[in-house]
Amino acid sequence: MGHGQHRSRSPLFEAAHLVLPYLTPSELAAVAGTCLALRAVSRSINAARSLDASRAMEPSHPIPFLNPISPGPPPLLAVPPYAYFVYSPSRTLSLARSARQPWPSPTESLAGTLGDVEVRVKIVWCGRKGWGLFADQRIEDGQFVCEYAGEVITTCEARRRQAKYDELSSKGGFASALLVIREHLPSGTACLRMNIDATKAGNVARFINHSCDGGNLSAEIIREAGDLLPRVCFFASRGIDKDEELTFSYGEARVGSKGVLPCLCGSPCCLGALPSENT
Ligand SMILES: C[S@@+](CC[C@H](N)C(=O)[O-])C[C@H]1O[C@@H](n2cnc3c(N)ncnc32)[C@H](O)[C@@H]1O
Repeated sequence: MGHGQHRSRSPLFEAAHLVLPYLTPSELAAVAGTCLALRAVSRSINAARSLDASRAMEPSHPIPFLNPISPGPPPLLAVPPYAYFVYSPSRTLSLARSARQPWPSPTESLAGTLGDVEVRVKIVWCGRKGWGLFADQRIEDGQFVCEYAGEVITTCEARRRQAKYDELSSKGGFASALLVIREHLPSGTACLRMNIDATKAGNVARFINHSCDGGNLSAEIIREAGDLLPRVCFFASRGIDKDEELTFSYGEARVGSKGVLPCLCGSPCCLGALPSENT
């Protein structure tokens, strides 16, 4: 029996393969520094994470993390491939049985089903904006791209988390993904607020960056017959070419407000400030 085979059968090696995937990149790096066996396990976990963000949960294709800025195999800690992220694919939803409400702009109705991420996408490192979601194939106008999956939390919890996220973001190196949706009555009165936090659990939608020009995706609120809580789904708002970044508008920027992050969308109408939730 070779040395490698012996090591792969040791209880430490087997336990490490079960436990280490739950660690954050920095925790994994710390463990990797303790011995050669754990270093090998950490390397293989990092490599697997970089090859498929969905951990093989999107059946149609893997969703790779790509870093064109410093290409090559990902070093242990260089850019965190969302090690701690809990991936949750969307459940299939029938559009024929759903009420579809444009948010914020109206589009035509479609028939069909929404579910897994079926268009090929990839997660690309964009430097100061962090990671971004890109098309890895041509996407036609109106085509379903993905649902915004995440933890559905109370408004009280959303306020608590947003305050924590704002503090972490102001120090840099942290990207939150807390989406607040408000449904309004025709009178304009808000009737339902839903908070979806995809910061630590969700799907590829949490990598979609903001663009002040509205981007190339439209977000729609979809409610299946009998469901109280709506779901937020992204559709292409125009034809999108392979390798284009997928973006949408996060909302209205609170220009001049304290703690607002600079916007780097690069569009000609950029307001210079990232919209943030005024909880
Ligand atoms: C939903 S996440 C998007 C994915 C994120 N870039 C990442 O690396 O995880 C939202 C965060 O991305 C960053 N971001 C998104 N759009 C941006 C933009 N136009 N300019 C600068 N930062 C942006 C901000 O840090 C924001 O809080």
